[in-house]
Amino acid sequence: MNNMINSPVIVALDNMTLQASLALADQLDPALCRLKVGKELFTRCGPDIVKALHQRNFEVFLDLKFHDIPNTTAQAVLVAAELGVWMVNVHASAGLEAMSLAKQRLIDNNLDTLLIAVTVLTSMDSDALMQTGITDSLDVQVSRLAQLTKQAGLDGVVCSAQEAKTLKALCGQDFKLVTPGIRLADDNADDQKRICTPSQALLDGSDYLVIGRSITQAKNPAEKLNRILQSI
Ligand SMILES: O=c1ccn([C@@H]2O[C@H](COP(=O)(O)O)[C@@H](O)[C@H]2O)c(=O)[nH]1
Repeated sequence: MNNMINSPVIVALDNMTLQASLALADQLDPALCRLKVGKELFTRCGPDIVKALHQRNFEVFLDLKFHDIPNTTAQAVLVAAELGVWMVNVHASAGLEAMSLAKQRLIDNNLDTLLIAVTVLTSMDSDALMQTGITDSLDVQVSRLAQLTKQAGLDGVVCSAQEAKTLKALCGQDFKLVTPGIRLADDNADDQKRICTPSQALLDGSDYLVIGRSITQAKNPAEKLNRILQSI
């Protein structure tokens, strides 16, 4: 495994077959980015995709966003971590007990996989949040779930880079902020609502930038990744 990587970029492998995702991985340098396997690719390929990316020396964020009762969440996190991935995640709204148990299960099994929790999806704005019955503002809800995640002993959260400044102040420098919804100024926002540029995200305190379509749908993904790395 590549333990020397200091790039903040995590490329999201979405909208792809096994062959296409491996062809993309083969164009990218594991010293310049990590890769994210989400629900779509994992449902399509299973653990074999993780193995294939590990063989290519990539660190993998397995983004399955578990959200279930505490025992089921903890067991799913354990089995995911046993694949040797760098990072796994749950939804913070699964609650304190589910998150604490999941973290404890990793510790009991001597697994150092990072465990983070999703606060409010970056595809949601305040109207979408309100439709789910949450009447507090988006910022209040994100901060509340981040604090709950920290209380449960997790390593950090998924949030928008728009919340990074606030969450670093609230949860401390060591609490990892993993931020999707990253777009260059000339990119399409697609279904993302709370977006930010790579450089602004890092300035505001993001630790890791999750970037999917901006790179994967570029004519030359490796060149786009380099352009992004140069911009930061
Ligand atoms: O709040 C969240 C949590 C996860 N994601 C995931 O990140 C990528 C973003 O892809 P783009 O193509 O750059 O929009 C995608 O895999 C999501 O499942 C997120 O966007 N927001």
